[in-house]
Amino acid sequence: MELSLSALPLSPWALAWGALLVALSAAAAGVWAWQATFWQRRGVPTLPMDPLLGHSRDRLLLRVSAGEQFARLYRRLAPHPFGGVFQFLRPTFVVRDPELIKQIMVKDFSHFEERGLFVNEKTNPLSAHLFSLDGPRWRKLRVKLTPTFTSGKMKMMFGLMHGCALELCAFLRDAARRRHVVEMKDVVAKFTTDVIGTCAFGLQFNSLADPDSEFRRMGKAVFEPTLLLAIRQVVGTFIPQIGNLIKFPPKNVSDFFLGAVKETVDFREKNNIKRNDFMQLLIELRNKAELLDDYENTELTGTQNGSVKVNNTQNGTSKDSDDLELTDSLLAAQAFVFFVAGYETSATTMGFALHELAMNLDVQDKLQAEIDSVLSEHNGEFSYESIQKMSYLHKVVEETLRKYPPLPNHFRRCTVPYTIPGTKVRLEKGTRVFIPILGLQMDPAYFPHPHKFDPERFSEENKATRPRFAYLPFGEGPRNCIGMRFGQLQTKLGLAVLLHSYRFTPCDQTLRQVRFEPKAFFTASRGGNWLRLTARH
Ligand code: HEM
Repeated sequence: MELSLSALPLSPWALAWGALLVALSAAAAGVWAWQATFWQRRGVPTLPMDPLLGHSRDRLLLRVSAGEQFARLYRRLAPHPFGGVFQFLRPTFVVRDPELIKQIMVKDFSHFEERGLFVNEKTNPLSAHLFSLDGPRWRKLRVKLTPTFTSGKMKMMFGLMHGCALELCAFLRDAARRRHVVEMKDVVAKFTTDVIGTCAFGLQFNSLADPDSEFRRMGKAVFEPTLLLAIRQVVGTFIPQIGNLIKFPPKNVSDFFLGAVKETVDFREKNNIKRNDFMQLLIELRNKAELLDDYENTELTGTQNGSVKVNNTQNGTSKDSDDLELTDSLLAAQAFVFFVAGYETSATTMGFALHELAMNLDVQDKLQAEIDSVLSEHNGEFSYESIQKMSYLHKVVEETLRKYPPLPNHFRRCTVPYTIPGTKVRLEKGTRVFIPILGLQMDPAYFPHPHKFDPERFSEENKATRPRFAYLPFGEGPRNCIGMRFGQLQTKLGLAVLLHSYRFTPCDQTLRQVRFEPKAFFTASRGGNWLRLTARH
């Protein structure tokens, strides 16, 4: 039988469109096949991958958290010092070797200064904060904001923190008397919210006393592991332009926050109120007061030994920061990031520490013995000095941050073409670089039996046996966590006050094996953190 075009039920137009579609698909397949060889062409070790979803299938399907995703890639790329993967179609350079990490975060920091996050001050004023900003604006802000977290400032804020810790203790008294079961992550998040409220804003958020506290509601609205937050995170990692169409923080949180900061600033200015807190510092910065007089060993370049180079007002740092105008919305954005970064990270750490202490009662006993003994040498009082004396408490917090780093990956963007030392591998400008914190901190090569909770890993002798850059819960170098001292202090104080009064034991709802919540922004356990409480005294 003869087959002619006119015998087919398709018009010539349909055929032309069909042919075009086939040609486009073939071209796309060709481009993708070429892109898939991206890392091979650069001599970078890589892994077999899903032809469509790259190395991120389980993450895209929300089967694993961001920390677990990169911890797996970290393990699969062994024994290479680095490797190349794809997040969807996006090439990402993964660093495994602690020496190379030091090079990137500290020594050659000027090539990797940026995180490459999306900032749009016009449509989303709160996006212009220290964590997201890059380039000269980040540098200038970092210089300006660093004095907020000196140890002198921490000492001054201790009394305010202690007040909140006592409220936390009182809040749990009844539950302990009745040996109740409590979801501790939520309780400690109320405590850290109140600490940030009073230390940073001079406001009583009353999250512990008032179940309807607006700041607690807003804090929850930012971090509640919802599907929308998860989609924003996942899509934002792969295609930032699309991910950022979903506004973060949500509009109601943004409006609330901009309003609260404006009200606080106006009230203080009208009534000439000055407080020793973060808000005061921001107001003074906005009014261009000279604030760079109490710098403490901070500057924005790395040194050969891995530390941050010291600089001070005499050698020009202040000049650099003077020409940044701190507008009202820029001020609010910094207040916002201090609020969100300040409360959730420490609450996460406290929650996981209590979980591990309940699961390891010998560690809890030892810690309680230390707290009792140090307090008896300090007239039974918690003070900045007595907390510093609790060395086992410090180890417990360090070990908690090892197993459960609140931020499980570091990420940087290459800003100047860079050749990996000792190799011919060249990273182009714009390459994304990931440092898998969870992967490193659970690597048995550095931390034998990594699932075991063992604070003694952080004795001076044991620390000396492993590379320093295999443990990075606060980051390293000029872009490390600016609030580290604050976070450590509130975490340790909260834990010490709680453990002095109460004993924490597992209950039926306690998860024997923690599973990470894939939808959460920070490391979080699925199903909460339920523990039984009893009074010690
Ligand atoms: C246990 C508590 C905390 C942990 C584990 C933590 C962890 C981190 C990490 C891993 C980074 C990224 C570092 C890097 O990329 O090298 C970071 C950055 C940051 N953290 Fe924290 N953090 C904590 C507490 C706090 C507190 C209390 C504040 C503020 C009150 C804070 C404010 C910030 C800010 C503003 C940045 C961005 C710094 C910059 O890019 O210059 N953090 N934090």
